[in-house]
Amino acid sequence: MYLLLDIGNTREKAALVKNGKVTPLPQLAPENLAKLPIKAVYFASVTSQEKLITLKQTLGLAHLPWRQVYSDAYAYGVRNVYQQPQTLGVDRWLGMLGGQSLFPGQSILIVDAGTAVTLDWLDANAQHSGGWILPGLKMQQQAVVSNTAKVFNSETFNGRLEAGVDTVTCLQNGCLAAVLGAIRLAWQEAPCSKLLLTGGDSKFIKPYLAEYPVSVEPLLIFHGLARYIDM
Ligand SMILES: Nc1ncnc2c1ncn2[C@@H]1O[C@H](COP(=O)(O)OP(=O)(O)O)[C@@H](O)[C@H]1O
Ligand SMILES: CC(C)(COP(=O)(O)O)[C@@H](O)C(=O)NCCC(=O)O
Ligand SMILES: [K+]
Repeated sequence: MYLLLDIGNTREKAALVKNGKVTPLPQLAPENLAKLPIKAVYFASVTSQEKLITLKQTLGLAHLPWRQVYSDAYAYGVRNVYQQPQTLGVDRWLGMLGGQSLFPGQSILIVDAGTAVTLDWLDANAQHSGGWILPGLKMQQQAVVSNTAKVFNSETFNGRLEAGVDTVTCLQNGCLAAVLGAIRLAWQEAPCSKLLLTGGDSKFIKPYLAEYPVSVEPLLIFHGLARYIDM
């Protein structure tokens, strides 16, 4: 059994791989991990080295091999368009590797709605043709609130694609519209066979994508990461 970690800018996500099957591990706590026959940790990180060191210490798995995965120019049939391939966020890279393994031979628009929202186009030959990075749903709202005197927000997000009627609904609906607008525009620019959605804010976005061939894949990054396991 292997532990997979996707260390994002907001939080870490974990999954287990056993006999090639990926299952989520919602509670990443040392007491849960200690009971498991984990052989190695495969991880990808877009966060700081400090956060990584702290995580390693707190999980109590320092005795195991830790294998860090990085973006590359080419791996498992997928080709990165970046001139400096390692500068592509490894979560984006793994999203493409995961997408290609789930839907081989199909063109895919991959949307990761996390701290930042990323969009990446992967053609039917698994060639990355590029993407977009924009502020995530929460980051957009925080940016507006912190740079204005009179815009405020509420704790819970309840954004809808309709006109807001007060400050909070105008802000939340506006930020949701910005993300959905980017997705629709991306599709308009270069439609694909699949729209793959992942990331913590997927649930807010998915209801508005009914007219697209959309799949929500909460484990997408892990499907990419699992390809690196050498058994
Ligand atoms: N338990 C949670 N903790 C933090 N953010 C969450 C949680 N559940 C959903 N979210 C939402 O998910 C977003 C972060 O998505 P995620 O994919 O975890 O990001 P990252 O990979 O950048 O760490 C936040 O903007 C927040 O709105
Ligand atoms: C764009 C990102 C911040 C998204 O990370 P996330 O929101 O999932 O934490 C991450 O993929 C990243 O740090 N990318 C490096 C720059 C690039 O992809 O070109
Ligand atoms: K992510």
